Amino acid sequence: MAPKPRPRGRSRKQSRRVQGERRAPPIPFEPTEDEADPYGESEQEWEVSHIVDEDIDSFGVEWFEIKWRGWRGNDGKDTTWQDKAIFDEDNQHFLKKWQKTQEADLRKKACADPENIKIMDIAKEPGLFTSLAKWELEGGFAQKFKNLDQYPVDVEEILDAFNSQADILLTEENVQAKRSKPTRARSSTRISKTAAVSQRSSASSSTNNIRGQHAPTSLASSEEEHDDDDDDESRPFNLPSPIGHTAPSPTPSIIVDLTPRRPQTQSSSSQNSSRASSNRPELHKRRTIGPKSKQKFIGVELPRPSLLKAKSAPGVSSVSSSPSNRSSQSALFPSQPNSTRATPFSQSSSSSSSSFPSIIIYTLKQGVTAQWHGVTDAKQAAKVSFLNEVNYDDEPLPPGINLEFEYLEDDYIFDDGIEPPSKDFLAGCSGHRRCGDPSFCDCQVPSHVQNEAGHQIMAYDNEGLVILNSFGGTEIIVECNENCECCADCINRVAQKPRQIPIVIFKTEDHGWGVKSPQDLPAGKILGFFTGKVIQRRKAARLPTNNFSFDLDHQDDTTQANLDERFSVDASTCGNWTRFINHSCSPNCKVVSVFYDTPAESQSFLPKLAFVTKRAVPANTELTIDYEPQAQIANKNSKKGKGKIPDGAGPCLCRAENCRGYLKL
Ligand SMILES: C[S@@+](CC[C@H](N)C(=O)[O-])C[C@H]1O[C@@H](n2cnc3c(N)ncnc32)[C@H](O)[C@@H]1O
Repeated sequence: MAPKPRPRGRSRKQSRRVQGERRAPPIPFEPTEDEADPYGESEQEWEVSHIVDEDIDSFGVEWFEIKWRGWRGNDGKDTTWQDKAIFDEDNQHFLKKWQKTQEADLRKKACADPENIKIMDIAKEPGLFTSLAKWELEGGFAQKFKNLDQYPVDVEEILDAFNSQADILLTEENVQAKRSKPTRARSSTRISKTAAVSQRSSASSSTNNIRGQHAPTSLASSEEEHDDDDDDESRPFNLPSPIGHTAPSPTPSIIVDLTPRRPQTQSSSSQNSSRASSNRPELHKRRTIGPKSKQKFIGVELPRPSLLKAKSAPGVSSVSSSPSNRSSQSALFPSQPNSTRATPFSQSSSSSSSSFPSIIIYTLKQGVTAQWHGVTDAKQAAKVSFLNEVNYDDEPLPPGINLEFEYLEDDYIFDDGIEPPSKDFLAGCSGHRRCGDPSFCDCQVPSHVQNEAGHQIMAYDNEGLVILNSFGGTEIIVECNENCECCADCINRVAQKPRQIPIVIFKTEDHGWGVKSPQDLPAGKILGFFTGKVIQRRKAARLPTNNFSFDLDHQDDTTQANLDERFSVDASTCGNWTRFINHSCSPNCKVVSVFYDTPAESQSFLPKLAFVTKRAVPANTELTIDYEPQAQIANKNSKKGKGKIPDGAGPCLCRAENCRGYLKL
């Protein structure tokens, strides 16, 4: 059996656990020594030749593919994947060299493709930095664990830890600005949490990395350290400022000479958590920004999804092509979030104790995703991400989606000359805390939701799901509003709450980009609102393409009188994921008008358009609506209609049994 390569200058003794370190609990399927080390117990050591590749696992642990001098495994490969701890004092130079090359490579790429790869000064865009950091980690998860809830990992917890660490690397000014904000108490618990994670991590990495046995993640074991965290912890991270409006200049700029910062030592906030701070030298070190710290150029580029797809099957990491400590178990139960990995900027972390990154190089997809996450986070809404498994290289993002496109989670913006309606005219209900009976709610007067017996009922059941087939007449839901006296958890406030369903905008095989959710959805679930710019119907009629516009009523009346009073929403330059919802002749969703911030009875009909599931939708099923619901009844099963594409329509590719054969464009 070939000996397992070990770096020279590092004895096995050194790689074992040191006194005082905490041992991570065993994983359920911990491999035996033999399984974990198929190359035997030989003490022979081999020299590192160079680093071949780099990767980050779903817990943010950095891995390096090492080429060994004079070693070849049984499978003919001459590389193994090792975690970063393999680089001790003697072989740090390999890492440094690798980082330098990577950095230069990224710069070259950015210069060659300025449209898609940007360089920016993260000191000026801390929000983007934090979002990118988060996104990268989540991206890792998404790639490896397609169905997150099937796996014993707590994404929020990891993200929390990660957020804290990203925080640490903000510039002094930003850290100060953040401290002066009321989120301070929260950030202190986050930092203490990070400390706990870091500590576990460092204990385990020094124990395990050379031996080839991953210790378990065992996030559950961290409860002991986290039990003082408040409920707030599970909420999305509050960015310093949403970044939706701060798109960097399209021309890449590199800022070389930033002023050195004064020493930035352990924050008072982390001192608040004495338990965690008593034994975390690692964290102290990272929080120290030296007076003469040199700004570093740091780059990050994620492996392309297509690459990851080839490498990893859901739930099982196959990133390692070589015998190493990267067993499939370690992918499901990887080792702890790595304390040495303070940021996604892997190139910096080995020597980042006295510096922090100031420049980030990112792809357009990273930038846009970060921007959108900045907005969804600020709205406490679930994530929206992009996935192209069809032709990623040609189309990493949908056409028209770039840093100039403004993501609007649930708001409209209003075209010049259109006044948002005043909330003063909203009728509110009073005299009760919870709304259950519409006859007591003044706000329900315009609602037509009724039961089979024709009695008016509230639109939602106790689970917050729309009671389907209950609309007598126009499909509108009137929710309680800010003038109502009922409480915030009144059952008649559903659509107005932050979106709970994570969304993936994905490239379909043959009808452009579409939308799906990684979660199973029940029937009657409100998914989110169509957003964009409210324009007059008259203007909408003149749009070059109405692909991305939606009329704010269910009428196709285009008479002159009507045009001035009616509005449409144009999502061509601003909007959200709903603009990608495709048509199906047998749709699983429909659109319902919801009123809660504008009067339902005003002249100007300005509801929010909510997408609602019509039936239970399994995870990862494309979400669709009928672009022309009226036609459904007229053309039902009409074989005659099939094959004929009316003027102004295009061929429908929905593949539904009852497909009409065309869709109105
Ligand atoms: C609102 S957009 C939906 C997102 C669009 N697929 C994209 O990639 O941007 C509407 C356009 O999507 C395409 N589309 C939607 N549903 C379709 C279907 N069932 N068959 C063919 N094309 C469809 C048509 O080009 C239509 O004009």
